[in-house]
Amino acid sequence: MTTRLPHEKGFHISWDQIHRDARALAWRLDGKGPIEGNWSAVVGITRGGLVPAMIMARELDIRTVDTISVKSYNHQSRTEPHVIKPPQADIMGADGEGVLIVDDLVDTGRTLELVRSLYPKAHFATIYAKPMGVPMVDSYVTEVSQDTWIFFPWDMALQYVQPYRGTDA
Ligand SMILES: O=P(O)(O)OC[C@H]1O[C@H](OP(=O)(O)OP(=O)(O)O)[C@H](O)[C@@H]1O
Ligand SMILES: Nc1nc2[nH]cnc2c(=O)[nH]1
Ligand SMILES: [Mg+2]
Repeated sequence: MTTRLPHEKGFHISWDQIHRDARALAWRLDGKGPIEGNWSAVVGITRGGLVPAMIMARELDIRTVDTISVKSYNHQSRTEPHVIKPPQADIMGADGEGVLIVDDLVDTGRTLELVRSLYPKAHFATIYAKPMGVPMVDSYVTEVSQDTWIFFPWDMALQYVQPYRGTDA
């Protein structure tokens, strides 16, 4: 089934902003892993989780980085999430304990619900969160309202905008 979501507002994120926010999340999780404070690996949920996962792995000095590919949306229409590519089994262990699973945002929470069912003991971190998805995420930086669509820098380009006061009559 495909659902069209009403998005009243747009929240536009720059490269600089997501870099700062991913660093803030890494700072918060530094030393909080279950193995003497360490995390064993960072796993990014593709595609949106790749940029935050890379920044966090860099900040936390984690070289074991993998991906899980979950597809949930076609443009702004939601479809049933499904795993296209799993991470390496020996990185995840039996239940994901010690692994930091990172995504750019949680919206309805259905992507994380699916990944959580596979790796229940992993730590789930997103940069942005909408209220419906908050119960599915362990750590996040900024909450936005459910009717907001978040635009990421990789989906945008610099463009001319008209001044508020037009010059031509
Ligand atoms: O909480 P949910 O309602 O499940 O939505 C959140 C997911 O939706 C987006 O991914 P998408 O499936 O659009 O794929 P992409 O990361 O490849 O853009 C986003 O990057 C999250 O992974
Ligand atoms: N870019 C983007 N992808 C999403 N997937 C689910 N919600 C969103 C959102 O607000 N922005
Ligand atoms: Mg995604």
